[in-house]
Amino acid sequence: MWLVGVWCSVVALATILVTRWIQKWRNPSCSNEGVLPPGSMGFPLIGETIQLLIPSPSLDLHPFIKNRVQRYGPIFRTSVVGRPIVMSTDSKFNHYIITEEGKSVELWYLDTFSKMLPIYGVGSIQKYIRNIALSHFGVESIRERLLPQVEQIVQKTLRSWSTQKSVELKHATSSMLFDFTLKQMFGYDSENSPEKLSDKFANFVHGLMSLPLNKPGTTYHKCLKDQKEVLSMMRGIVKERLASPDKRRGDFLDHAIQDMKTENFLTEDFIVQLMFGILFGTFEPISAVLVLTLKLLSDHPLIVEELTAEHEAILRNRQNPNSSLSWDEYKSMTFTLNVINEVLRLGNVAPGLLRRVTKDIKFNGYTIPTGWDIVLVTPALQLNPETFKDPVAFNPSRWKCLDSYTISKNFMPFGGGIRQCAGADYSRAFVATFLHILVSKYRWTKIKGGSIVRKPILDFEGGLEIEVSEEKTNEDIA
Ligand code: HEM
Repeated sequence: MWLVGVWCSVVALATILVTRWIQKWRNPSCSNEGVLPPGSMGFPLIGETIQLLIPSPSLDLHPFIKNRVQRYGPIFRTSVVGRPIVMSTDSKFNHYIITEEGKSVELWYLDTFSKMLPIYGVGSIQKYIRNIALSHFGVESIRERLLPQVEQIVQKTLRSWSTQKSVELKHATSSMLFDFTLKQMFGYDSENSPEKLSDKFANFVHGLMSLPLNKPGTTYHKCLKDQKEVLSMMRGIVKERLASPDKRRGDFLDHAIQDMKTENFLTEDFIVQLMFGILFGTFEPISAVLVLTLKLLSDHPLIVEELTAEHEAILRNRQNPNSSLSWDEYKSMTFTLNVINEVLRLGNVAPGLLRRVTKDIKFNGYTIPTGWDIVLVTPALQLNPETFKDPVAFNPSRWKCLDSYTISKNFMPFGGGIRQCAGADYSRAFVATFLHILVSKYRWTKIKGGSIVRKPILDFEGGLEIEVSEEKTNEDIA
């Protein structure tokens, strides 16, 4: 009998503890008697992760954010993957947080990302990463070196696509970007490589958003395995270079090896991770932008006409019809750059900027405690109907009327402040060059796919297949 009594007491105690724990979870306390932004913490441990991951078939703001902004206002609290988070769609707050980098906030990435891309979390080394990325992919390099090389790879890629019955764009553009980026970094020669490493890298990227369950047969397990193989190939190249200091090519890898003499943190392993991280930054977002561009263009033939006219005029105005794309020609692509801005605005390839609070933040009567995370929901500003009329419509011409102040306050596809993307100019130049060759030399039609899905990262259900047909000649254009 006494055993039943003890058992009942244990159950009662456990119930009280669990109830208290759930209550504490749902109503987290705030230091210094501050008030947390309104919101809901969802279920213990998983929080509201499942609601955030529910796919939405639209370019519009994900319903998770929309519903909460309606219920709680522009700054609200939630919990995702076990972390207490404040999400903000408030322009003033977002700009304030961007300027607080290194003071009351620091960069934060989801645990899966930080584990797999360790260089992205290291604050003090940020300056170095930024500088080396800018010196190889910044404006000077684009103007002096990269533009004709991008033109060449795009020409080669499109020629090859035109010999195929159909091309799955996400896969094909990712593969082009992988090969090109690694060629820039250390002279990677995809044609003579025994394996199609870009496929392994694509599996790795796909696995990043899967459940982090490292068991044979899971997507995550495959993701880790593929990452290992790509890293191992890169490690082999770094070792080879280190072993032959007399052979120098002046590329990204040589630059990093040279810097090992002055920067203590630059180890062999760090260089491998650095190249891997930059490859990731290039591969995924630019290919997503390219796919979305072609999807939107194939739905808007009049915009293709205007785009084609701009590029054919560039070719007609050329003194030597066979010369390659020049910097001035690139800079003259006003409409193309508006198309790219519009795709970046709608695509929201980076669904938010993530920061961790290192010192309590007070804003509009709310306190965000140390240790909490903040997501600056930049897509909310880019899809705000007060700034961008009919915000989900694809309308590149709207950029003709937007002033630079409105743009700087509401359009942040590449982030802002000291962490602004080091590859922004390169990404724009790559997409513009791709469009230049595509519309002036080829015809293409969508075969199938292209259904948009936000999870909340942009994806295309079933991919997007196109058919690319034969090159237009200079006579066709004249
Ligand atoms: C469409 C293409 C791209 C998009 C939308 C994009 C977006 C972003 C965003 C939003 C950030 C800021 C992250 C934050 O503040 O938390 C960022 C940072 C960064 N991006 Fe990109 N990116 C793109 C392409 C690239 C490319 C091609 C490169 C390399 C060549 C690159 C290299 C970097 C680096 C190094 C940083 C970190 C900068 C720092 O912390 O100082 N990105 N990117």
